[in-house]
Amino acid sequence: MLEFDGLVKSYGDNQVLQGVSFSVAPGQMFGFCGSNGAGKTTTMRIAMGLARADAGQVRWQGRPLDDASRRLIGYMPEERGLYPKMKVAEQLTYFARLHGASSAEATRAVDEWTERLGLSAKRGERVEKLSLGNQQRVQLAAALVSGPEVLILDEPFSGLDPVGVDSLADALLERCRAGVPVVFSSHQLDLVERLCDAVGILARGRIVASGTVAELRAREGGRQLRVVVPAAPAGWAGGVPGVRVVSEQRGDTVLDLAPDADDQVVLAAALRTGPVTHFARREPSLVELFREAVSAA
Ligand SMILES: Nc1ncnc2c1ncn2[C@@H]1O[C@H](COP(=O)(O)OP(=O)(O)OP(=O)(O)O)[C@@H](O)[C@H]1O
Repeated sequence: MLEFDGLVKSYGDNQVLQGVSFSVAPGQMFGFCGSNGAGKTTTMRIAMGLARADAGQVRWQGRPLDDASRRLIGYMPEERGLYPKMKVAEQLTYFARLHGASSAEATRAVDEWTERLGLSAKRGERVEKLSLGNQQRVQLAAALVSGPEVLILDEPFSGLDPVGVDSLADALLERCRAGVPVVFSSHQLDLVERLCDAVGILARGRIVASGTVAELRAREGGRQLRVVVPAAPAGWAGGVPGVRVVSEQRGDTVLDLAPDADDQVVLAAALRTGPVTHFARREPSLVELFREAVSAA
């Protein structure tokens, strides 16, 4: 288990982390979300020993991370860290060797990951000559070539084209299935929703919501209804008890239900206005759950 336990960190008066705790099990993909400046990078930098926590610790397999155990982690830093003048394959071989791979293992891993991340044709090119998206792919390959036990990736998907997103997603899912815990930060919540077994939302210095997307939805109570009555006059739901109209467009209405509201009363009211072609609970997207969690007082 990878455990972030009670991390506290201030920069001067800026209390960035105020007790950040979450765990990632082997084989779990954890999406680390939060507004700009929420402290995601700071949390990951603390794990990697690049920033010092005022309190709390990060543990892997029950032991606080130290320089030796950090060598088992594939890390992709936000600031990126490639040598611009080095050629792609040379550079990746260097990173693999730095993490203890033999020369033969390093060559094999570099061939594999450049292939999988669509970089085969770029192996002999200098990093500085590559497009930003391809530099990003090299950075990802650098985190993966050493066969890490844990992956901590700071916004790995930003700047990738859809094919790059798919190849990275496949690679991460495959690593997860092999038992690696994966933590990645992202603002691309559709991707997080699609890929992650668990999500943590960081706000006000703490994890304010965490769990599977289904659990986050259940906590929200599934209180929304979508009702489509093509012939209904505008404002038909306005007078229904326990209902708040979230949106209404040409007979397609989304409603917030109060906890004690009866959806059958809503259905009866809808039917009085015309034939109902759709009537169902509506699942909030991760974007909506995120907005709710981040805006709560
Ligand atoms: N070295 C530093 N010195 C002073 N303040 C810092 C330093 N590093 C980060 N901060 C502050 O800590 C806060 C959290 O920043 P951090 O980069 O961890 O957020 P983030 O969640 O990764 O944001 P983003 O989504 O924009 O990348 C910000 O207010 C930032 O200004």
